[in-house]
Amino acid sequence: MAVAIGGDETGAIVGDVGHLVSKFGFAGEDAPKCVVASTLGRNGPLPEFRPIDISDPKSYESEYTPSDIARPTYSEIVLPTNTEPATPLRDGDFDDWCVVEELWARAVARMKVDARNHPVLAAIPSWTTSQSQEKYLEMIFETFDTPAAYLSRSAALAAFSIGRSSALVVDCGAGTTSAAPVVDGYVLLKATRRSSFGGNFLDAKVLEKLEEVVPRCVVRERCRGRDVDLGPLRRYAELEVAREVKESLSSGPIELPDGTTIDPTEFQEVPDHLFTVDDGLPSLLRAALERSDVDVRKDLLQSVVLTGGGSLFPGLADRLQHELSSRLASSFKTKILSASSIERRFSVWIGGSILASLGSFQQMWLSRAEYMEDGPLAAQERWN
Ligand SMILES: Nc1ncnc2c1ncn2[C@@H]1O[C@H](COP(=O)(O)OP(=O)(O)OP(=O)(O)O)[C@@H](O)[C@H]1O
Repeated sequence: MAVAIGGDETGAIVGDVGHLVSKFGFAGEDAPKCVVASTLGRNGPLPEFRPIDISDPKSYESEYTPSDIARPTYSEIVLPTNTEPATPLRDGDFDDWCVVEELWARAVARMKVDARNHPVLAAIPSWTTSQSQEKYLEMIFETFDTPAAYLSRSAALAAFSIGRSSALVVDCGAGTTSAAPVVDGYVLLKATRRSSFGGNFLDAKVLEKLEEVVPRCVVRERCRGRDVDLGPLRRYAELEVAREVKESLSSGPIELPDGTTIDPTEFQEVPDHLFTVDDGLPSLLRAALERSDVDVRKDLLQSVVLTGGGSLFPGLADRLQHELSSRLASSFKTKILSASSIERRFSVWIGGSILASLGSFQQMWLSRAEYMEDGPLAAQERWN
């Protein structure tokens, strides 16, 4: 049954809940309206993580005694509590539905919309289980009471974002790295490969390196002049610092409050870990290609879509190109299609925005009435 909803007029909401960053906005727009951290506090709000503005010495001088400044402190936890970080996904699939629901609720509130009037297109990890899909639909219809919904595999959306319906999508996210062949808009599930080595894994590697080059403490466990026990938040805070450093590497040297300078070249080998671990990018790519039909391999290699925030790590795209052309596909020409850095961070969302605003897509929505009548399994049969 075709459903006359969606498109630009009714403003479908598009959401992509990721391990680290969640993106929400209106279909037809170029970029998400609401980009939020996916990590929430389990027993209360997470402490405010307040990076020091290194360009303004006053922002830290007032809080630190000279001896404190002598101990390099890149960031400070302001209000420690007994809370724990909670994330919506773990190891590539949805894990904590309370967090997923809370992120959607906050997004809908921030976008100032009544979800009951807007169809929802949600991106799902390409390999997500049918139980997760069922749960997602249940949440969309039963908690948010939307008129229609559609779940779309993220690799297909990333390909659409760059105008392709067939591509080999290499996604370097926070929680996962994956290689997914997409042919005519469908993700080849049997050929899709992923590993849990993503941006979060690189944060841990940056932290190790940071502790070598800045041998004293990176995160100081202090609150309002007193030493405090950060408990489980300590690791979280350290990795946040490492992530900040990692995301600043492309902008040149980073200066710490005590004047210590971090040289980005010290970190240039960090992305190599994504290539050298077992289940690293070369083996994901090889397995994805081997499991794809011989007829489509050449086309896939000519449309390699590199996406995900992790792909912004300086040097990663070049290393991927080298790996593809010298080792994996020496007899075929390869072409990496990578968008601008902003688009790469949001490709899955952008693909969803494009798809949900196409006139030809409007008949694909699962209406609330259909969901109530046929249940979530019927939807999966239709979409998969
Ligand atoms: N400039 C940058 N340099 C290096 N890494 C970056 C940069 N900007 C963002 N990242 C990393 O990209 C990752 C987030 O990317 P993305 O938003 O695609 O992931 P996600 O959707 O949260 O995760 P997943 O796709 O695994 O669910 C984080 O690890 C983040 O640190």
